[in-house]
Order: sequence, then C-alpha cells, then structure tokens
Amino acid sequence: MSESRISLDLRSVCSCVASTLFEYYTPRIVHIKSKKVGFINRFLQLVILSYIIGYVIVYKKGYQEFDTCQSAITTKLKGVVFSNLSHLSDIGVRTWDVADYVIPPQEIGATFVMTNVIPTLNQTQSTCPEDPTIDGSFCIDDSSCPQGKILDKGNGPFTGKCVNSANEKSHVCEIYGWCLVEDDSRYKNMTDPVLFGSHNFTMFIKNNIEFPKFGVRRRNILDLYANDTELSDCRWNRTNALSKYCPIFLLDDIVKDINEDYNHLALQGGVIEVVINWDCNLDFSVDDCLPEYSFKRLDRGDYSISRGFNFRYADYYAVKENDTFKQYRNLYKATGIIFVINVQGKAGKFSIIPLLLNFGSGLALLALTTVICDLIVLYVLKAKKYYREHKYLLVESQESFQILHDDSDQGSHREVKRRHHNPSVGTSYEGHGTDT
Ligand SMILES: Nc1ncnc2c1ncn2[C@@H]1O[C@H](COP(=O)(O)OP(=O)(O)OP(=O)(O)O)[C@@H](O)[C@H]1O
Repeated sequence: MSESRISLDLRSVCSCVASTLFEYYTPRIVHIKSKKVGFINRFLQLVILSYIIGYVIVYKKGYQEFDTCQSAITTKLKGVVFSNLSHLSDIGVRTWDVADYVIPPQEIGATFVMTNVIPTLNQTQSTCPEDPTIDGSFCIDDSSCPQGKILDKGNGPFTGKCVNSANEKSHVCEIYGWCLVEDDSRYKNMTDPVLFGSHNFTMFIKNNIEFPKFGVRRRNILDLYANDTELSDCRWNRTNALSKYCPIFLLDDIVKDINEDYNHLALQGGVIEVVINWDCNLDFSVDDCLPEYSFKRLDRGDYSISRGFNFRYADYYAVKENDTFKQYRNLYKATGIIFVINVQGKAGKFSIIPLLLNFGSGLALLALTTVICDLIVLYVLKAKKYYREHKYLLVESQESFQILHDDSDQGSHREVKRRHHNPSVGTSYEGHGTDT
C-alpha cells in the first residue's frame, strides 16, 4: 500500500472523528398546521389528562396520604352442646362447654373450635397390646416381637411378648407406653360429629385498630349497642344494614357464607379465614370508618388423602394408689375448625403534597403526546416524507457557510442538503390549516 494512500485514510478517519465530536444538536419548533395531526395531538392530551385527573387523582385518591392500621384481636366463643353417645363409652353422656372445645383458650389471631373428638380416657404407663392397624404390629409368637423395637407409627417399645389384640381378633406385639392405646375404629363410620350442634356456637371477635399517622383509633364494637346485653344479642348478617357490623358470628352463618356444608366441615375439620377490612376515608367523619367482614376457606380443595384437620392433645391427672400417686392422662384426637383472623386497614386523608406529586408526575406523561405524534407524523402519515424534511435540518458552521457563500456565484443564503435525522427536534401541532 502506498504512503499517500495511508495518509489519505488517516485524514478521512480524523475528519470523521472531528465531525462526530464537534457537532451540536438543538431542538427547533416545527409548527404543523394540520387538522388530522392537531386532532391526534389534542386527543392524546385529553386521554392523558383524563388518566391523571380521573384515575390517578380521583379514583386512586391521589390527593390523599395513606396509613395502614395496627390492630389487636381477641376472640370469645359461647355455646354448649350435649352428647348422648352411649355406644361410645369414652364419650357417653356429656355436656361440652367453651373450656372443652376451644383449644388453646386464646391464640393470637386465630381460634380453634373442636367439633369432633376421639377420646382415649384413663391412659397410664403400663403394658398393653399394640394397635393392630399399625404396620408390623402382628405376630405369630414371641420371636416376632424383638424386645425394645419401636414401630415407625407405634405407641411404645415391644416388651418381647406376642399377645391378643384389644379386640381379641388377632395377635399383636405387646408394648410398654400409654395404655390402652388409641382405637379409632369405632368412630370411623360416624355420620355426625361428636359435638353435634356446634353450628350454633357464637364467636365474638373484638378488634381494636389504630392509624398512627392520623391518630385515629377505632374498634369493631360500634356505638349502636347501648350495653353488653344489646351487644350479646346481635348476630352478624351480611344482608342487614346494621347487623353487618355486629361482631358476634354464628358459626353456621360463617360456613353458609362460604357455601360449605357445616356437618361435613365439622367431621373432617378445616381452616377458615376471617378478614376484617377497614377502608377509611378520613376526609369524611371518622364515624364512617367501619369494618367489613369476609370469609374464605383456606384449605378448600377436593383432596382424597389427609382431608381436613386434626391434632392430639392430653390432660393429665394423678390417682393415689397404694400410698403413691400414679399418673394418668386422657388423650383426645381433636378435629375442628381453625378461624384465622386477618385485619387489613388503610386510611387516607387529603394532603397537598401527594396531590402535587401525582399531578406533577402525571403532567410529565404529557410528553408522551409529542413522542406518539412524532411517530405518527414521521412514520405513519402519507405526508411523512414532507414532514420529515421540515423536521430535520443539517446546518454547516457559519465559517463553512461563508466559504461556500464566497465560492458561490449566487449571493443568497443557502440551506445545505438535509441528510441527518435528529429526534430531539421539538414539534408543535395545531388543529387548523390544511392536511398534507
Ligand atoms: N361469643 C359470644 N356470643 C354471644 N355473646 C357474647 C359472646 N362473647 C361475649 N358475649 C357477650 O358480649 C358482652 C361483652 O363481652 P365481654 O367479654 O366484654 O364481657 P364479659 O362480661 O367478660 O363476658 P362473659 O363473662 O359473659 O363472657 C357480654 O355480655 C358477653 O356475654
């Protein structure tokens, strides 16, 4: 390659770099007098303004500042059921009251109500036959029951003996543990829960909330009730204007509200969410800040295995036998409904700051109008070529212009060929004049 060729290439690269470095873009206003473009411009502005005012400021309350609530909840159940199940000796004739069926007596944000139970009474530490329904409990002779072995789902270690099962229908290994072991086979085909009638229990939910930012405190016991008796007589009812604020719920009403069958739920157990929603507009009277109740079954689903919800607990006591105390316990396999209570709350109050912020950021969206109109004018309309010629302008420096001017035979001002796109050029649109 010759030396002159190399120096030529170098010069052209340098001039290219210099022309890229030493140039300047400035927007200019192109005033388009077209009904079509003017209409598109105004229409887009109207849409954006409606969004800012209608949706952001009015519908989404963009003129308010907000606070979420802090809350405290307690629940109290009332109701008594009587069970006369003489064929089930563990239960027999019994009255169940709130201390029997609410386990534990108080929980944070939840309440468990026992609706069905399999009791195994008077268990004590001794030897007895293992539960025959447990895999590995059957035996032929003592050699099938290695001493000390504990089955995965067993009730205690084998003593080494093979004995008659509790129903005397088979041979099972003997264990040492809480005897006699639980036998739920008698309860398998029950059609009604043990605590039949629990649908008439009532649950009183006491909820205090606070919106700390606004110093507003509310509770879900409204001033409608003159005294405790009036309060205890009310029952929540979604369809009644006053009763829908009553904080005492019949369990049956809750279950009906979520379209479930109470008996079925009571037999298998389940989890129901109680949502207390406080949606308060503090621009109006604080008395209008009222709770709204809704319910949802959280364990809903058509499950074929491990349906419902149950757990075991025991109460313990000691009996004096031969001058020593022997410990006993009553074991309960409890099935029931867990009520999980969730409080949601949001309060809003007028404030100039969010109003200005929302309005300001909304107005910034108006810049979209120019972008969209530019796209339509420069790339969509029939006269796009014409508009583009007017929008982008390449101007040489005044010095170059002077040289060109001097070289030229004509002394008039000359625009240089347009050849470069500059998207930052400002455009203004007007809805009068003729379309191009
Ligand atoms: N689950 C409920 N069903 C119906 N009434 C209820 C229930 N829980 C409480 N009440 C009644 O609401 C009122 C206010 O209850 P609160 O617990 O504040 O008072 P209390 O005197 O301690 O209630 P009590 O001793 O009757 O349990 C009382 O009259 C009470 O009996």
